[in-house]
Order: sequence, then structure tokens, then C-alpha cells
Amino acid sequence: MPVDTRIIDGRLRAETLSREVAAGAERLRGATGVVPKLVTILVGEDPASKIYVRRKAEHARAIGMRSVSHHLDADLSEAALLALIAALNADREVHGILVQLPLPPQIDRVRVLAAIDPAKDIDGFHPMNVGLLASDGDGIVPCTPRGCMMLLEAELGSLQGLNALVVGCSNIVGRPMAQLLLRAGCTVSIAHIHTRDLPTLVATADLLVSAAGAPGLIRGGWLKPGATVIDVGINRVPKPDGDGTRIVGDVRFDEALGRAAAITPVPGGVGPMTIACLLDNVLRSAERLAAEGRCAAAA
Ligand SMILES: Nc1nc(=O)c2c([nH]1)NC[C@@H]1CN(c3ccc(C(=O)N[C@@H](CCC(=O)O)C(=O)O)cc3)C=[N+]21
Ligand SMILES: [Mg+2]
Repeated sequence: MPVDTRIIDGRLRAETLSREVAAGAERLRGATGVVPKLVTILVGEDPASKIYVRRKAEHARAIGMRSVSHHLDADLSEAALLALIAALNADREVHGILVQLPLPPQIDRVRVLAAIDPAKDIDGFHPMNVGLLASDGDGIVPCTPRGCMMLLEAELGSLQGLNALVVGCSNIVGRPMAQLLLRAGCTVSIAHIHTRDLPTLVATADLLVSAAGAPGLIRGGWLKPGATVIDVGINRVPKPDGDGTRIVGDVRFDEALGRAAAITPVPGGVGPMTIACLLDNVLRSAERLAAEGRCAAAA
């Protein structure tokens, strides 16, 4: 029986969250004089990364935060990047540090992420925050999985007891996503490149979060009827008429319509939530640093 599939409006939800974050930033400024400040670091010339970093900085300013972007040469040394991070860690006016990934090959991502002050690690990628998430602690949670959880909870209410499938096991999305779903009471499976029978696994999932980065990987016919689908994939593919490119998700959207209970579109689903959650993380970091007397009021 075909169902009427709800299309989850991530852009609208993200606008609501952004307004709440803007109000929180204004409250913090009124109470303490602290204006949350985001610093982004981009190394090299990856065109997609340039766009995303600029979008994050613009959104931060649009909601009344300060933001500074460092754009560094592709041949930057790891030592130079670590020195910049050390300076930002020590800067009492900086509350959030984001090092855009991927990094060029001469720079060790693990060493760089571990060098960021965990209290300013608004991506939630520092080993301390990863560990806190894995042990049910109160650290900074990565933005994309947080955004997905907000959409899922708005859609389903309690997730307790549901079968959840996460496709993809990256440190940025898949692994933290699985941790959050586990915390919410789901029975969690993680599929990845070596998974043998993906269609059978997909058929068991009450909720599916796909972050594989593989256009059209998930066929609509594989879905459990009535499943809720969160598509994190952002895949640039040639347009059918050969005229430029467009962005599609991991899930065949058209096939999922009529079968899933609800699905996020690409674009307009998870992407905007990622940015809104990032700014929320900056606000939370600023609030915590202010409460601990570890930051300065804006000059
Ligand atoms: N340290 C770090 N932190 C990140 O959070 C991080 C990163 N590195 N590297 C790259 C990925 C990717 N990412 C996106 C953010 C917003 C959209 C976004 O706004 N998407 C819109 C528009 C899509 C488009 O037009 O390109 C949408 O889905 O509707 C997408 C992707 C953050 N990332
Ligand atoms: Mg999207």
C-alpha cells in the first residue's frame, strides 16, 4: 500500500534553530558582554570546502556572532597549523575553532584535531569529545549527527526500541550518529563498504541514516514500508541533460516516495541543520567558557 511520504523540511527547522541561537547569543551578550566568536580554518583550494566555510562564517555573522576565516596555502606545514591553533586556544575572545576537513596530505588530521582545546572544539572531533559521546558524557556533539537527531525526534518523538541503520562509518557522521541513536534507545546497526547484504539490512530498519557519499546507493524498494529516512549524502552528479551538475543524496528519492513515511530532501534536508547546529555549538561553548571565566567580553 503506497503511503503519502512526508518530506522533512530541514531548511525550515534550521531557520527556527538559528533564531533560537541568535536569541541565546543576544542574552549572553546582555548578561556578560561576551559575543560568541567562530574561527574557521581552511587549508588549500578545495572548491566545495571554500563554499561551506564561507557559508558557516556568513551564517555566524547573520545571527550576531563574530567570525574570522583563515584561508591558508595548500602547502602549509603541520607545524604552522598547530601554531595557529595554539594561538586560537589561548585567545580569550575565541569560543569555537573549526578546521575544515579534508586536510592536505602533509598534515596529520588526528594530530591537528587533538591540538584544539576541547572546550572550543565546536565540531566535536577532539578525542576527549569523542570519548565523552561514547561514554554517555556531556561533551560537544558533532553537528551533522545532532541535526539528524533533531529531525528524527521531531518526526518520531521517542526513538526507543526502533531498529536504526546507519550507512557509513566516518568519524564525522556515521560513528557519532550511531552513538546518539544508541543513547536514544535504538537497536543500532552500522553498514559500511564491506557489508555483504545491504538490501536485507535496509529492509529491517525503522529508521535509516545514510552517510555513505554514494549517489543513489539506496534503492526505494529496499526500504521497510513506513521507514523514516535521513539522507546525509551530498553528491554532485552531472545533470541528465549534460548541462552542469546538481546535488543528490545517497537514497533514490523518487523511489522512496510512496514507501517511506518520511524522508529528508537533498538539498534542503540535513545540510542546513549542520550549519545551525554548528552555531548552536559555538553558543554553548561561549556560554560554558563565560561561566568558567575563561573568556573575555568583546572589546
Ligand atoms: N571540520 C569540518 N566540519 C564540518 O562540519 C564539515 C567539514 N569539516 N567538511 C565538509 C563537511 C560538509 N559539510 C556541510 C555543511 C553544510 C552543507 C549545506 O549547507 N548543504 C546544503 C546546500 C548544499 C549545496 O548547495 O552544496 C543542503 O544540503 O541543503 C553541506 C555540507 C560540513 N562539513
Ligand atoms: Mg541537505
